[in-house]
Amino acid sequence: MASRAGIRLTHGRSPLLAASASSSRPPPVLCLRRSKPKPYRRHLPVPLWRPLAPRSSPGPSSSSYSTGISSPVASMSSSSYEKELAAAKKAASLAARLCQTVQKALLESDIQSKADKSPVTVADYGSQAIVSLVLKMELPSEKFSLVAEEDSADLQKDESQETLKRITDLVNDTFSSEGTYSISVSVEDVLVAIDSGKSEGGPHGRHWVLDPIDGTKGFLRGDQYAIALALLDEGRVMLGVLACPNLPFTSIANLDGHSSENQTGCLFSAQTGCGAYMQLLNEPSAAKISVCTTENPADASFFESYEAAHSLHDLSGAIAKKLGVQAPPVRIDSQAKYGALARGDGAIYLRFPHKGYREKIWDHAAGSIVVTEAGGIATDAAGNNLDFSKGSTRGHQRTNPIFCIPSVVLSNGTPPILCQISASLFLFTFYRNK
Ligand SMILES: Nc1ncnc2c1ncn2[C@@H]1O[C@H](COP(=O)(O)OS(=O)(=O)O)[C@@H](OP(=O)(O)O)[C@H]1O
Ligand SMILES: [Mg+2]
Repeated sequence: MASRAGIRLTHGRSPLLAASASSSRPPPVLCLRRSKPKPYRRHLPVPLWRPLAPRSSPGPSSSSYSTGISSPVASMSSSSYEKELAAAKKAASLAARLCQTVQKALLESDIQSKADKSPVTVADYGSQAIVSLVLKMELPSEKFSLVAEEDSADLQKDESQETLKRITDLVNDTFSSEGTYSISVSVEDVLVAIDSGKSEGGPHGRHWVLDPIDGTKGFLRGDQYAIALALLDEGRVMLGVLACPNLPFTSIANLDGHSSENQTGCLFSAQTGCGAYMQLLNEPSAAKISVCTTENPADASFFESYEAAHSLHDLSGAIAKKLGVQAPPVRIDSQAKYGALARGDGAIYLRFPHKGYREKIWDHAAGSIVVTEAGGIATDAAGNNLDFSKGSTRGHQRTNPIFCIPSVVLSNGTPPILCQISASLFLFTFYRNK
């Protein structure tokens, strides 16, 4: 089947997507009966919070997230990744603590510019060092491979020595303020820890995948960002953790990443076959979460990148309109979108990077398992599963994209929405590439 913009239309894993995309007749965008549009509401109605059992096997019995009150997880089921998940949660939580410290009193000298002109801060480096150190301490007997966003090349320059000292102090202060680890690291230890993230990943063995600050621009604005950590085993994401220090604990639907709730800081976690969970950062109690159950696009709200440079807002807006979505887009940075989707704040995440952009595995690995374990679907625009087995796509010179472009994440796999999105995507990719 011919492809447009690199999208293989017939190879989709979802029969619905493939069926509508490969039809020679006009896609059935308007063939589904739509209920009368409802008035715009700032808050989702209560029924949308109703828990939906994940498609995968149920996890431990616990109450579902509903109104912001969490209830204890009974006990995590005996999975082979339990130890790794506990280590990942510790690492991401501690890294979040360092990021929060930096964000509260950000210095001009804390921000630098990478070769691709994107910003990087002492918190990105500090977070990566902490995650690397904690994983190694918690899992000493395991072969360690980490695919992570940052490296220490810029920090090794003479003019960066003050910055490196600041990062080292932040790492030590974070460890001592938390109290679990009585260690003190040197600048050399920090450089080694950061550069442990140079693994290439790939289809074999186990690889940790880390974005130490996903959404650095959001972090600098004081908005959303996430520490995103996942474990790949034989090319598949087996667990994922998202620490979102600025994400309100209650719904952000239609609120552009903000809410009146003053409790903020969420830790999302998921492991394959065990469901997805959310807890307040630094609180032990977790509650099972589920994607929203709406089948009617008029009731659905959709998420997209805050940055117009990261995703084509016009295109997603046009698709949303075609679908009959009434609510304005919720634009937030980072994989906090995946976390918010997983707990049902919205129904759809549309993502259309500009032509030529190659997605990085650390920008989607953790988020995608959180959404899928919450009962959602994360695919590219052709309905293919996201492929995390082809390496990192590090930098811009690599040629192994993990997704077709554009990519799209659907949180709710119920047929009406899936079918309509599929049809709309087909139309829009067709017109976009004409
Ligand atoms: N050029 C380009 N095109 C599309 N998407 C891009 C691009 N550069 C970065 N990203 C996405 O930016 C988000 C966070 O990336 P980073 O952790 O590198 O931080 S930064 O905000 O870009 O500084 C994260 O997604 P969103 O926050 O959803 O936009 C990345 O996947
Ligand atoms: Mg980053």
